[in-house]
Amino acid sequence: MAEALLRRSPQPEAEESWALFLDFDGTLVDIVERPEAVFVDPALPGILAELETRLGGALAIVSGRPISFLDRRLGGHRFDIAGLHGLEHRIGGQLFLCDPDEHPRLREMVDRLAGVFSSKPGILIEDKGCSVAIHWRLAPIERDFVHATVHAALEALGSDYRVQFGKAVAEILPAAAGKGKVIEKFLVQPPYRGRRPIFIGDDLTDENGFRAVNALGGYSVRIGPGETVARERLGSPAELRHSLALWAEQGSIPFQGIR
Ligand SMILES: O=P(O)(O)OC[C@H]1O[C@H](O[C@H]2O[C@H](CO)[C@@H](O)[C@H](O)[C@H]2O)[C@H](O)[C@@H](O)[C@@H]1O
Repeated sequence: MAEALLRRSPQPEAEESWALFLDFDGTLVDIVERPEAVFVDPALPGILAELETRLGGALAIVSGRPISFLDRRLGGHRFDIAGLHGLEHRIGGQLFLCDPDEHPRLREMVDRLAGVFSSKPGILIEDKGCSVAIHWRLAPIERDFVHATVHAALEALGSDYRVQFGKAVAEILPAAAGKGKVIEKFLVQPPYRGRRPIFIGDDLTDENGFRAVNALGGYSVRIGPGETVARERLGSPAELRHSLALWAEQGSIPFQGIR
């Protein structure tokens, strides 16, 4: 199917006008049971580095994960990147981090949540400093309990914080965070400035990014099933990796709707 989506001839001049933004979990890598068990195809960092060159540097990873985690998993190459749903980012080697000390109420809440969920086997708390994700993939029966607890936590925290739901996860994070906003931030800086964005993601958190790139005249691709505002869909991370490899090798942009 990926090959069927390939354009017939390479269009290097078209590549120069695009900026590519890629989500990580469920997009570049398959979803697995535990966050730390995620597997990165060893060929992936090289493919992304090749694409980055083709795109004149206009390629960035946009994820809910911390940048430090993504850097470790993506080998030695320091890609432009946004972590924690845009709360931190790195562009052209310049790093902008979120300081957990600026979120004392959230830090206190993380400790309280750890206490509440300590009696619930299978619930994983992923403390990311400026946000906290509560995973129920290993204990789906606890989904409603997690929802209720997160909503109560948000009431206590007030409007400076919000919840971001994802795949068997609820994440509490500063209200200002959002993938759409950080994509817009990249797009006013070189080498992204003046280019049309492509954003590829798989999840509820990515819908916000899809909306932003659609509004900017860009192109959005959703990986896997689910309601979406994205313009196009690919079946799986494996299919996307294959398409990206062909793009890197042959210079053919692998999306039907791109003109
Ligand atoms: O923005 P993303 O790069 O898609 O990150 C979103 C969240 O992904 C991770 O959780 C998800 O993937 C896990 C590993 O496959 C899976 O076990 C979990 O159920 C999924 O929700 C990550 O752990 C979160 O921090 C990210 O926010």
